[in-house]
Amino acid sequence: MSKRDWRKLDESDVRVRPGRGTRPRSKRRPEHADAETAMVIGVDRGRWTCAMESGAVVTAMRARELGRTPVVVGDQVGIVGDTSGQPDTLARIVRVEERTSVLRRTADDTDPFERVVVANASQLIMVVALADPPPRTGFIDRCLVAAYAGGLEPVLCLTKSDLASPEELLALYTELDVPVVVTRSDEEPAELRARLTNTVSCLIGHSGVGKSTLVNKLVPDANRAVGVVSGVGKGRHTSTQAVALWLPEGGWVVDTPGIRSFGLAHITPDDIVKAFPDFAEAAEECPPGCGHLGSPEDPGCMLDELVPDAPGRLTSLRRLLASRAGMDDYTDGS
Ligand SMILES: Nc1nc2c(ncn2[C@@H]2O[C@H](COP(=O)(O)OP(=O)(O)OP(=O)(O)O)[C@@H](O)[C@H]2O)c(=O)[nH]1
Ligand SMILES: [Zn+2]
Repeated sequence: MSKRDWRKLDESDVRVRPGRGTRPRSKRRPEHADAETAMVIGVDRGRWTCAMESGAVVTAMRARELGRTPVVVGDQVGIVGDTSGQPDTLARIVRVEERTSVLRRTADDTDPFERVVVANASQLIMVVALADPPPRTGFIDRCLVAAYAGGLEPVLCLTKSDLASPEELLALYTELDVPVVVTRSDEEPAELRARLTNTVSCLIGHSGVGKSTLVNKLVPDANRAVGVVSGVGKGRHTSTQAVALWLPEGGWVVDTPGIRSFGLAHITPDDIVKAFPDFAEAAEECPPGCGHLGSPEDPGCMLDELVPDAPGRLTSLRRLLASRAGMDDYTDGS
């Protein structure tokens, strides 16, 4: 089978395809009525690698008419031109569908803007080691905020369970109903694999937590796939880019090497509270601009009036809100 075909199996074996079911409609320019739909699986220096529904992997440029419209990994796009996926062909992206979720990376020294790095992922898998390196709850909390605000379901993946027990960490997140999977490298990640199947999921984690170990188990040809995406060479420049890898069972896992945390600067307390239906209604009655932290910071916060079924849940929510409020103190390593 051709190297430029993202599927190894017969087409009839593939149950998931990019954008299945929930693809939003967009205005179509008449001359592009014949555009084919694809999912962006890699971006490199003005070239987008796209997986066609046919299974072909196509290199595309952005049509002039799109201007500087951002096109990121996970985007559903319409493509015209040569979509055969043959070497040395170049197709054109003529439209970008509305996104169902967004993850922004933080601004940094090289780029003062938060930018969307992954679109349309339904889950954010936070990969955290139980030891070596020790877990950092600040990192988890910020990921949770980014996930809730961006429209992804957060999932906590605790690695290296051969080294330490997950109990203590679990206690912190049960109130928020964050799903948890526990893994160790000497066992198959069956539960995680089941969670990922037929979804687009984004993996985030600090260096050394065992993310590559997991990706290599989930995507047996991950290294080769990264090579395909880079197009030319397997240079270092690809290692900091998000890249979507096709799962043999169906679905996509987006690896985000070099992206250690996500941008929170534009997230409001309301964005976070909206992700919690049991609090969202009461919060609508809060004074304008309420940060929902409760008194003394936010006198009049209606969440104080609630008697939640689980009081610890409000405490947990407020811990998240506080982590957002304290984001100015945020450093990548914390
Ligand atoms: N004891 C133990 N060690 C593990 C486990 N998973 C990974 N490791 C080890 O932890 C180290 C880091 O694993 P990687 O998979 O490279 O971690 P990573 O998160 O990809 O880190 P970067 O490659 O730096 O981004 C390696 O020495 C692995 O062998 C585990 O479940 N248990
Ligand atoms: Zn409030």
